[in-house]
Amino acid sequence: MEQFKLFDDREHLLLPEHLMEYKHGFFDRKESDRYLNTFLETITWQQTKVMMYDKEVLTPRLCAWFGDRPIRQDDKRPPIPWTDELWEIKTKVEDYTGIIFNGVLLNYYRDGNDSVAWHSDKDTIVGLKTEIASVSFGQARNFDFRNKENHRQQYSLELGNGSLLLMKGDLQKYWEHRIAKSAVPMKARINLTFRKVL
Ligand SMILES: O=C(O)CCC(=O)C(=O)O
Ligand SMILES: [Fe+2]
Repeated sequence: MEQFKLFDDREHLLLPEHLMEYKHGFFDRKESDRYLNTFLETITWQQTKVMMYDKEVLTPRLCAWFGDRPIRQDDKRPPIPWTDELWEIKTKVEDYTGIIFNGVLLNYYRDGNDSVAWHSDKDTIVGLKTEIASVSFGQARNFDFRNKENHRQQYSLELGNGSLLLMKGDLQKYWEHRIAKSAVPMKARINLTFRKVL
């Protein structure tokens, strides 16, 4: 995959290729728009509740999980089988990365108020480095990541329509990521993270 530059106020650096690989336009504009519209129209979106300072709040985005098994071992809901489009995308991502995935989490950010807070994605297979392939359709949004030990070490990468980001190595161990809310009006974006779950 190609290298590219990341910027912040003071410095720039090359994307650490052992942690992330970014492919702009992995899907072309037409395919990307078609996938976005299909998912907007056909997916049964869920808004989950999370505990925040002892209060139940709704997550500021909509989600859906598809795959061969539940997203977590304690999740009693049966997984939703792959749709044709999701299978098509999964196959293309697997062919390109050489990695096999067994589930995908979809996140739907309706506008600039939708977001995901700082977090890292858990190791799902003990002993293996977490490899997650992230595909984005629709509105370009900034993907911020920061070092867990030094929050000032923070970078941002714009994930464009039809892009592919492969997160790998120790990224989840040492870095957190988020999609921040935006004061600038934003249109719909759907992100797919292909994962390997037990
Ligand atoms: O929307 C994105 O690009 C990131 C989503 C994410 O971090 C997650 O689903 O764990
Ligand atoms: Fe994540």
